[in-house]
Amino acid sequence: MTESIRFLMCSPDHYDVDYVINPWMEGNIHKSSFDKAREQWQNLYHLIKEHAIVDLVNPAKGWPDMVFTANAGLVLDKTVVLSRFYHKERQGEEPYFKTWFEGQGFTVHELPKDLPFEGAGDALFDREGRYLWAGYGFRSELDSHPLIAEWLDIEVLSLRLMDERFYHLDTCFCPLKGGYLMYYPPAFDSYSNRLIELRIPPEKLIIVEEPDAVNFACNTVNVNQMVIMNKASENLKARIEEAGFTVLETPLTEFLKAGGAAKCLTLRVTEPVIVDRHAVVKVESHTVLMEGHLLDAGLINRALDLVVEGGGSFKVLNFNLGEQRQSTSKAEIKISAPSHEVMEEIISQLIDIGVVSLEEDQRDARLQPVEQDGVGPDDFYVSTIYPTEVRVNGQWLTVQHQRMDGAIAISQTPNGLVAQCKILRDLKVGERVVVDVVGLRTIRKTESREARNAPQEFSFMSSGVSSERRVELIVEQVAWELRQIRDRGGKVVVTAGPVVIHTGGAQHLSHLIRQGYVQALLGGNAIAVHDMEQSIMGTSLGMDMKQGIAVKGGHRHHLKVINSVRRYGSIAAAVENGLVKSGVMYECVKNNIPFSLAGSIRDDGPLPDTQMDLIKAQEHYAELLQGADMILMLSSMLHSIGVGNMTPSGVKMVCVDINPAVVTKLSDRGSVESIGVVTDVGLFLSLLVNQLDKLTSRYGVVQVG
Ligand SMILES: NC(=O)c1ccc[n+]([C@@H]2O[C@H](COP(=O)([O-])OP(=O)(O)OC[C@H]3O[C@@H](n4cnc5c(N)ncnc54)[C@H](O)[C@@H]3O)[C@@H](O)[C@H]2O)c1
Ligand SMILES: NC(=[NH2+])NCCC[C@H](N)C(=O)O
Repeated sequence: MTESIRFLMCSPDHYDVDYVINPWMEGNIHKSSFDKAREQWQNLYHLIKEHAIVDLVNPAKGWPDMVFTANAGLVLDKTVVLSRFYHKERQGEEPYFKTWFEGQGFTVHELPKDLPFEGAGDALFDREGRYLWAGYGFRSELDSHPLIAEWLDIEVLSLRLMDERFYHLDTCFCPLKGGYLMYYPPAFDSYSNRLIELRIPPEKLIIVEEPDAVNFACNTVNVNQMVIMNKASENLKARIEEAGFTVLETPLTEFLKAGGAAKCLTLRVTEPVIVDRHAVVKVESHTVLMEGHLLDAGLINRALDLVVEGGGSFKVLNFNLGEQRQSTSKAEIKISAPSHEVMEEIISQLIDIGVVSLEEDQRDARLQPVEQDGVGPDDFYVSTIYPTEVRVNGQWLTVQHQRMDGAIAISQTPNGLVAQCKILRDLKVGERVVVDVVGLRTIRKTESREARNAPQEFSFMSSGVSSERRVELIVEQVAWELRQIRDRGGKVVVTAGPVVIHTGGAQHLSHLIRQGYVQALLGGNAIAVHDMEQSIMGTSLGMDMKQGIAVKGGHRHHLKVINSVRRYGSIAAAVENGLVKSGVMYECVKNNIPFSLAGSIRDDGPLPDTQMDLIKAQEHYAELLQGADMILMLSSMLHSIGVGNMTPSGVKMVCVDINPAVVTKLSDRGSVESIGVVTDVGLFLSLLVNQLDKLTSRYGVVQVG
């Protein structure tokens, strides 16, 4: 027995599974056998007593989980941080443990009432005493970590738990003597796994597989070279033994029913103390402000979800609820994250939904010089579609040419400082680029309850019969807006793929161009090729478009068309010379509608107009998109997503595709202006043209052709 090592245990006199506060307890209420539990506990007690001193705290009636003394608190030297239980089912244990610690002469620290922390169940010392691993995500709050670091004067490394079966750190993580670590990696998020790998060399990592993890193999008591656990596979035992430990198994099945095993049933009260240690904590906190229809528009939920899903935690400091439907609410929220890196990621997402820093915390943006043309600093802030402002020299500058996936470049001009969104390749030495997330804010329209509740995605397939009517409804809305835009001299840009032609949509798109509803067309080689194939040869992809049957040798038609157009030198020349007499490209040429065809690796030919220099093609697209009021995206994943990336919020995008994933990708930019329609594009265009004609003709439907 090692005199200097002491554990605290609590006899299972009142132990039972009385309630469900973790997944192991589900279905196990009153299913553990009292006698068997007592016997298993006694075996563990005697086993530990052979190697260390065991102190006992008196069990209290009505607190069945008190047997899990790991959750009494966290002890280092003569100081203890008392647990603040997350669930009310265990909160009554706190005073009993407090009395015991005080009775033993410990200095007891108590966390604020609403800051849960479940003691050594969620905090494990490196066995050499160098630092403390602390878990958060289920039972303990991240905000408890800075206090623990301060009280125990130790470095705290925060780990986020992701799998509710492993709700306490000690269920999936076990530091062992000699710097070894036995753990189950999938229980943690990727940031935490990286942190673990940075601290522990690979040869000291004992990775536990799921079958052992669910037998609570990580819930091990380590006394010098001895490890005591419920059960381990032969393979795991061999690996632990190879690291120089002796494995002692002692069945604890009755306690597994409550979600605990060997380590949970003990609290080590003599942890290794090293003199030269100091409080270090990477947890960062930042208070932000939100204003708008926070409840009606669901903004507050979205913000808090972003924080938690991003690996942080929050505390709502103030909430001012708007009283009337039209009045806005205001909230002040303290965000915490385990590191600056995680905080940056969370804040950049919060900025996108319009969250700002408190007035008194507002600082200038951090800028770094461009050192090489076309290359930004490592940590550059990636722009979004939302109108953004950046604070430089105490002044908020509006960012020009807003688009997503760019960098914000600040340059000095004769008219003062200018901020603009630039794609990386356009950055120039002499400019400074925004890094980090301070000194940035986005200007979001106050999203109303009505706008949020309006359906953003319509589908023929996903929501049964009624959805057909919903597509009609969205077509009515799009038609109405197209007419408004045309009548006020606005701009509609269409991106289209060849499916428009294959599905019989060419005549409808042609009609829209003729009627002045389209001001620019963006696409690739294929839409033009197949459109002209239909015009010249009556087929699309070799299919007779009137009879719907394959034409013999038809699969070569499009190559012949390409060849003929190449002979003329351009699509315009092919139209002017009478080779192409109808169709989408014909209407563009005849109505002076600019078009841009961007090349791709799939292209046959290509047509003389297809721009195979992709940088030039992107520039031409951007030029034609300037000033657009609406973009109609018709069945081209490649070109629609390309266009989506170049477009700032405020431009209405209507994306039509048969694949819901494409529609979701485009309508899921958090922009209320985007609408996705999951349907056949030929059908959509025919409905649209009919609706437009209804709107423009007093006497009903006009013939389309
Ligand atoms: N012969 C050629 O030169 C040739 C042929 C084909 C494609 N390409 C080129 O390849 C690139 C990618 O082509 P893309 O844009 O057609 O392909 P894409 O895969 O990017 O997009 C096609 C989209 O159409 C959707 N779709 C399919 N059937 C539909 C229907 N009935 N109704 C609505 N949506 C439907 C798909 O879900 C898909 O999202 C383009 O640059 C194109 O010009 C060239
Ligand atoms: N340190 C531990 N993992 N303790 C296990 C505690 C089990 C207890 N039923 C709970 O859910 O709180």
